[in-house]
Amino acid sequence: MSVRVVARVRPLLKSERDFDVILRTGASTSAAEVKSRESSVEDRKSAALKDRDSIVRIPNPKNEGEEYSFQFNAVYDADVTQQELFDAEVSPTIKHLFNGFDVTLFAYGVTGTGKTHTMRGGKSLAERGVIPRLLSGIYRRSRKMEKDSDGETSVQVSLSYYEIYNDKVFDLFEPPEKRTLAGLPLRDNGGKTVVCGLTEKPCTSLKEFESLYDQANTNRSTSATKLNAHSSRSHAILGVKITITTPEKTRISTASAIDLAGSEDNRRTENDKERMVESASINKSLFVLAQCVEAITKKQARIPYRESKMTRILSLGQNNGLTIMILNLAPVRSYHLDTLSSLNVANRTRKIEVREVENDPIFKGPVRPAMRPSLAATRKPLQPLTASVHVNMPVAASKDPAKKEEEKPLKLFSVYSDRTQIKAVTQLRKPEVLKKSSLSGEPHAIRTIKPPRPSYAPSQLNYGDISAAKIEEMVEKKVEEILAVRAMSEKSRHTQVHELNERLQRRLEQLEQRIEGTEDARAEGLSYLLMAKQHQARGELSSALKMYQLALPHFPHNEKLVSKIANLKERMQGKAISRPSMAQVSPPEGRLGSMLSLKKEPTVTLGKRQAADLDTDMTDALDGDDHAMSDEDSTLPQAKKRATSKALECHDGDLSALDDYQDPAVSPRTVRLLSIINSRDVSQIKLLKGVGAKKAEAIVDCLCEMDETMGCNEDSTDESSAFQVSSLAELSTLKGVGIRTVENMRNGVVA
Ligand SMILES: Nc1ncnc2c1ncn2[C@@H]1O[C@H](COP(=O)(O)OP(=O)(O)OP(=O)(O)O)[C@@H](O)[C@H]1O
Repeated sequence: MSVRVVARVRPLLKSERDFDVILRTGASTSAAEVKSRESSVEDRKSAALKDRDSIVRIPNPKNEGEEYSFQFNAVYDADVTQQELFDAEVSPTIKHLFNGFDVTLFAYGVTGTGKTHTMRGGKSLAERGVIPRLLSGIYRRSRKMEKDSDGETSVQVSLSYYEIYNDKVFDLFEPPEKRTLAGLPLRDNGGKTVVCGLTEKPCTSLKEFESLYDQANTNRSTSATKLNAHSSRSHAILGVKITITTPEKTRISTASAIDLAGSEDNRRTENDKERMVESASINKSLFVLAQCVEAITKKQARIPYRESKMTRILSLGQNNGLTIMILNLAPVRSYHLDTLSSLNVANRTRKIEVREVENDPIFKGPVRPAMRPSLAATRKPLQPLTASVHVNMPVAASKDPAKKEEEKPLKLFSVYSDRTQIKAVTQLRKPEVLKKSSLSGEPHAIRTIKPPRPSYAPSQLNYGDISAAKIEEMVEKKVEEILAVRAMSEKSRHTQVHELNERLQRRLEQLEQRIEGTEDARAEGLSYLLMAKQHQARGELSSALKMYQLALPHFPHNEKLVSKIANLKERMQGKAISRPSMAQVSPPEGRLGSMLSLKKEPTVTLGKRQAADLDTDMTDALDGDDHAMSDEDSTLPQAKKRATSKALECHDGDLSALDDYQDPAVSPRTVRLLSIINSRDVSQIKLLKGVGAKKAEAIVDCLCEMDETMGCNEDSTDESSAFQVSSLAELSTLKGVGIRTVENMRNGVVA
């Protein structure tokens, strides 16, 4: 059977005026007719209950002369009391609840149209809404059942109450401070969506219910908006679980009463930021609900239940049992478009088929064969419940108008008796062609009105087979699982790639650091060696020794360096040097000191490239400087040392070049550069790269000073008696010439 949809139009509020009313209910009534008919209170009451034709009329917003009509299972106008609504719509469901059917009641509508008033109602007895009346009816029936069975049957009632606020589920029986940020999770349990970790409170009396319900409602998220001073900002779901235990079996059924939050047009609400977030969430879930309704009625393959928690829980069209939608409407113009939109959703909802299946009882004693597969063959629809007052049902056409009022309405719900019937009755309904939304401006509603369909048609389900909905659910579940696995593996692949990248990056950085460190260390070591040479050249043996020792950690396994240190130590201990080398000549204080500057100490912060380039140069620079290290070394003429044409084979860490005698690795370029410098020819020197005339003159001046200092005769033509720059290191110590200049000069030389 289909979802039962009933409309309830609320009365005008104090702020609303008569002439703003645009909604009309009734068969063929014009506004004037309504007025004349509703001349007295009595007339109005009877009109509400007896002459209700289940049609709501509303003008086309684009053309007031045109009117749309929407037909529902029942329409209750502003004068219908809480009691009347309950008696007509909800009271009959209690019986089915006790027969094992689940019942879902939900109020739907724009904000401020009376949903909470309908479901919860006011404090006074007359104003009590559907929910307290339902509980009252349940307890009354429970007592009767227990009494009639002489205590053999017992009925337990327990409650759960929760809200869906901003698409998160919160237990209303728990104080707000106990809420977690994420709310309670949902789980699929045998086709039903259940909320995990929800409090279930046994509740034995109406009084107890009222106190629990009132307390829980204080936890509900409500706020004042421009359209409603006590606007519900959440969907509230009350679950009433009834467990009936007889000596043979236990049967559980649940009544769900849902007070949905109202959709709202934020151009009208003037909501602040927080209210807007709530509003967006409310509107989204209601939009999803509308989409679900549309998808179901259009028999689409995919119903977007899972796109909001509310639709997942409501599971419209998937839940078994009876479902009643109460469409709350405000009659005034300010709600015009919203009302039209609600009417359209409700109109579609009316076409949703709900499986009318009662819950399986749990039998005591030995296991019995499952009942469900044989249900279709053994059950038949009950006869309409003539005792029930379903005023909304179409009244069969009667020839005698006087008799019309006496005729009982047809029963609304199709239920099954347990009487054996061989023939399985099925009703296959033709899919109805949906008309375009009236909001699209296309008048349709009047044409869409169809004679009310008898709603007591038996279920079209064959219980022996898996239903289409079940298959759909299974497929959806499977697809979700596959997508989840895919998402997980995709995620883990991304994570792995990311981790690998990070590891590679780290490794690369480490390698770079190592290389940099090695090169820096090497450059530093070379600097110490250079400085050692310079000190040694000046005869500052202790400083030279110190520099060699500082260089040693950078070339720890170099035997030659170790032996140099040992030699130097010996020499310092007083070993005679047969002939002072030129480099050992200490210049007079204040003269050579100014010429051989140490101010440009090689620094440990040399760049990678510099360090590498300097490598060869440094070893070159150290070439021949070691002649002062031993007596033997010093006896050999420098020219000879320099004349070596040994190939440039200076490997990293190879300090063999320190010893010219053994491995005089002097490059032809260095030899050429030194010969240009030692020529003292300014015209040639200035052509060296990075030098220029001024610097060339300064270099020549410096060399001449050296000659003077060393007592060389200026006029002498004997070149060998003049001061000779014997290495790049020595060259770099000349005033105004640094390592970089030496490097430049050398690079510019064509060997
Ligand atoms: N049938 C009715 N009889 C008398 N007053 C009503 C009726 N329906 C609604 N009202 C009044 O209209 C106002 C708005 O009703 P209510 O708060 O129930 O709206 P709502 O649809 O629940 O709004 P929201 O979605 O914002 O929570 C209230 O003051 C309520 O008392």
